[in-house]
Amino acid sequence: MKRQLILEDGSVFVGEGFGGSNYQMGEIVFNTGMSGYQEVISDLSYCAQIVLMTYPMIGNYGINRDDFESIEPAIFGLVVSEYCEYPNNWRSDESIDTFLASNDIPGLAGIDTRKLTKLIRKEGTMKAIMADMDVDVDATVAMLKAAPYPTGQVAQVSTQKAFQVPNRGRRVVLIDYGAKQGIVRELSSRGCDLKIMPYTSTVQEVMNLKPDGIMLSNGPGDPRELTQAIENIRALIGQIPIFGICLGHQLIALASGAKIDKLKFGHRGANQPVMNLLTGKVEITSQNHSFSVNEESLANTDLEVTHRNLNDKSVEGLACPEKNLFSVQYHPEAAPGPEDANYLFDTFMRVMDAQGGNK
Ligand SMILES: NC(=O)CC[C@H](N)C(=O)O
Repeated sequence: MKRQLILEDGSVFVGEGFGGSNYQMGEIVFNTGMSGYQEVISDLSYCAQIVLMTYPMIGNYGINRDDFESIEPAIFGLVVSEYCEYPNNWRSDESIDTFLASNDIPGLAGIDTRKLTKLIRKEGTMKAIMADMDVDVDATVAMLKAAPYPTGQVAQVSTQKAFQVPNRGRRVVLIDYGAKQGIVRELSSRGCDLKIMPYTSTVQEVMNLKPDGIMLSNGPGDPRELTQAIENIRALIGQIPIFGICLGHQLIALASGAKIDKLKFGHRGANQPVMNLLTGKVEITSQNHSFSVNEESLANTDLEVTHRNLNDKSVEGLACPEKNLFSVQYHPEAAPGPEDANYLFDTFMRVMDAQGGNK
């Protein structure tokens, strides 16, 4: 069955449809990972985005039980050059086609993904929607142009109720803006007793749990929308050790008085080089973000830059050691790529322990 992808600038890409058919307008973005498509599909930070995979074949090792980053994927669509109908791997349970179909997420295959990537690199990310072949393209382009970017994604993906992942170690509150399972896995494997809380949790609700540390998760959308969360974080900074990842990092920056800008087409993939400015070491990192910290605006804050992206020199890490506060823009928990950045979870343990954390 033929299907098309229509972009805000009037471009149309016709290919073969697979997966589901719940067409929703989203931001078209590209990811350069050679593997890790299951983690991408199920990463809640992609809520309201249609993801183009630049690697030419996707789905060859199927979908398995172990690699999900969330229970219910929130991605609005997947665009690939070729998808593999018959995956071959001992862990594979099903194909991406059947997985996307059972979650009603539309897929599009057989388009020139390199051409589309170049277009996004040139024009920046834009609004897009998949559609059946009989849809009125001009009317769809007009609709895309007129529509605002999706908002309110964190409210859609954050847990409604607090819940526990018990353990015997340090007590950590994980504020869930759309947290990846990888963060839960890394904290649990270090013995942390986790309380996973909705993004609407108040300062009092967090403090009542007497946590040793607070983890601010990744999450979808524009961090500047989350005004109440930013205020809460401002009140928590300095009281308890805080570690932020991706959206959590951006919220720490906003709570500290810095500004956030939107990148032209973001960083998404598993091979982004980042320099740790404290050690001079380079880490190969997994990334998925559209927004980034405005470096000049850090002059008004007590945050120092600890990590920098070596491709575009953007800010990748921040810290205020006196306040036991640190954060990174990339994903130290990520499983699809190298694990160079995993040490940051050990740093978090050390910071909590130095404050007398409950080991
Ligand atoms: N993975 C994330 O947490 C992404 C953060 C934010 N939504 C961005 O796109 O920049």
